[in-house]
Amino acid sequence: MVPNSRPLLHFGFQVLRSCLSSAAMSPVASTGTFRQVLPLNYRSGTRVEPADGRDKEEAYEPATGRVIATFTCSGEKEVDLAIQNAKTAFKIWSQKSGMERSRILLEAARIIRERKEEIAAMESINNGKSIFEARVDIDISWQCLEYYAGLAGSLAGQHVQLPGGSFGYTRREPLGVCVGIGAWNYPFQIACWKAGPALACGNAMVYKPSPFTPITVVLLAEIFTEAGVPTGLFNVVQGGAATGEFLCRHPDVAKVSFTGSVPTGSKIMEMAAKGIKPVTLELGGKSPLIIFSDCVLENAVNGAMMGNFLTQGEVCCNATRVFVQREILDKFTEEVVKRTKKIKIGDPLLEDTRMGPLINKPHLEKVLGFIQKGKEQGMKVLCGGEAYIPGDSKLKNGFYMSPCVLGNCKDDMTCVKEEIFGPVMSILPFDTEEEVLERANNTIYGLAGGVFTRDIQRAHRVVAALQAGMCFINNYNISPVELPFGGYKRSGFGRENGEAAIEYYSQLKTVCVEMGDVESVF
Ligand SMILES: NC(=O)c1ccc[n+]([C@@H]2O[C@H](COP(=O)([O-])OP(=O)(O)OC[C@H]3O[C@@H](n4cnc5c(N)ncnc54)[C@H](O)[C@@H]3O)[C@@H](O)[C@H]2O)c1
Ligand SMILES: C[N+](C)(C)CCCC=O
Repeated sequence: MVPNSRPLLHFGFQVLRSCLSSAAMSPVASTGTFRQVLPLNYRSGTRVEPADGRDKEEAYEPATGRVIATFTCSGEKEVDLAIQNAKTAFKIWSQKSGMERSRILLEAARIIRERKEEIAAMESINNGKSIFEARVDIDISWQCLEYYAGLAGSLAGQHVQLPGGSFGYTRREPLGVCVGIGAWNYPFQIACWKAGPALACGNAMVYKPSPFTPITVVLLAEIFTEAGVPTGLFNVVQGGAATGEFLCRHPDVAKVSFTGSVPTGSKIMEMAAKGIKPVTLELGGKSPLIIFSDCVLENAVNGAMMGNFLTQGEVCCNATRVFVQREILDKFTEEVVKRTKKIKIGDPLLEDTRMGPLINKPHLEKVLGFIQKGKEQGMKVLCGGEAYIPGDSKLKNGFYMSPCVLGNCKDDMTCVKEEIFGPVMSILPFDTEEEVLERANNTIYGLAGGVFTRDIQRAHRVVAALQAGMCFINNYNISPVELPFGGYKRSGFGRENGEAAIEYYSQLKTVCVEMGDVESVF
C-alpha cells in the first residue's frame, strides 16, 4: 500500500454550504455533501469556462440522485481553442527525449498515488462505484502512467545496413494532437489508459469525458500540469455527442481514441474516415465465461462474481454469459446465488459497501427492463433484479438495484444476446467443449472471455478458440497494465495497455541514407 498523506478532500472541491459544519471539518468525504463549483474545462494549464457552447448538462451523484455539477457543453470555438493549445504544446513536448518525458510521467504517477484517496472519493461520488473499487481503479491509473514512463526512454527505431555502406533507419514519431473520448464507467482510468501511451510517445491530447462523469479527468489535467508538462499538452473539453463530433471532425486532430458503445464507435469511425485519421475503438461486449466441471469451484464462483458485479456490472469486458458444465450446474448456481444475495448494496463511500448505485435513472430503468424482458421470455430470476432503496434516508433517491442471477437461460434470449451493462448474470448449462465454444463465439462481440478448468491443455485450447481479444484462464477481470487490452469483432480494434498501445500512438518514419554517388537511368 502506498501511504496517503493528503486529506481526502483536495482544495479543488467544495462541499455544500449547508453541510460545511460536518463535512468540511472532516477529512473524510461523505455522501450527499459534494458540489462542484470550479469550471470543468481545462485549457492553457488552467480550469476555464468554455468560450462558447449552448447546451447545459447536469452531472449527478448516483448515490443520492443529487445534481453535483452543471456545465456548458463546449462548442466549436472552445474545441478549436483546446486543439490549438495542444498543437502549441506538441511542438515542445515532441522535441523532448523519451527520458525527459518519462520523468514527468513518473512525477504525475507519484502525485496520483499521493492524492489517491481524494481522487477515488470523487470517482465514487460521481460514478457510484464503491470506494473500495475506486481505489483499485486509481492504483491501476498511476501504474499505467508509470508503465509508459518506463517505456518512453526506450522508444526507438531500427538501423538497417544496405549495400555499399548505405543504410536506412526508422524513427518512431508521435502522431500529433490525439483526441480521447471516454465512457462513464471508469472515468479516471480510461483517461490514463489513453493519456499514458499518448504522452509517452510525444503526443498532445484533448480529452472529452462522458457528460455523466465530468469531474475526475480535470484532476488528471491539473496533475499533469503540476508534474511539469508544457502548458496545453493535456486539455479537457466537456459535453456530449455534439462536442465529440467537433473533436472528431477537426482537421488538426491526428487520431481519435474512443471508449464507449458500438453504435457511437461506428459513428466515430465514419467521422475519422473522412479525415483519414486512425482510430482506436474500445467498445462493448457480451463475454463468455466457460466453467468446466473439473474446476476449483470456489475459484470459478469468485471469477463469475468478479466477472459480473464490479462497478454495478457496468463493465465492458464483463462475463455476462456464464456457461457451466451440466454436472456442476446446480452446485455452482446455488453457491453463486448465495454469494450474490450477500453483496452489500448501499452508500458507495462506506468501507464495507461492495455495490453502489447505477449511473443514472434511465440506465437503471433500462437494466430493469432487460430483466422484465428476460422473465417474459421464460428466464427465471434466481435472485435480485429489483430496484432497491437502502435504509439510509439520504440515499432514497439513488439509483440502486439488487444484483441479479438469471437461470433457465437460452442462447437466443435478449438478456443473453445484448449488452445489459448492469449487475445481471445469465447462467447457461453446457455439455461438451465443442458445443460450448460454438455457442460462446456465437456473438457479434469479442472483447473478452474466460475459462475455469484444472486441465491445462484444455485451458489453452479453449482460449485459443475463443474469438476475443482479452482471455483469462482461471481468473477474470484483473487488469495488469503490462498486458494489452482490446477487442475482436464489433468490440473494436486497437489496443490499450502493454507495449502494443505504442503502435497506436506513434508512426514509423523510414530514412534511407545514400553513402555513394547517385545513379540515374535517365
Ligand atoms: N472496451 C472498453 O475498453 C470499454 C470500456 C468502457 C466502456 N465501454 C463501453 O462503453 C459503453 C458505455 O459507455 P457510454 O454509455 O458512455 O457509451 P457512449 O457510446 O454512449 O458514449 C461514450 C462517449 O462518446 C461520446 N459520444 C456520444 N456520441 C458521440 C458522437 N456522435 N461523436 C463523438 N462522441 C460521442 C459520449 O459523450 C461519451 O463521452 C458500453 O457499451 C461499454 O461496453 C467499453
Ligand atoms: C478494469 N477492468 C475491470 C478490467 C475494466 C476495464 C474497462 C472496461 O470497462
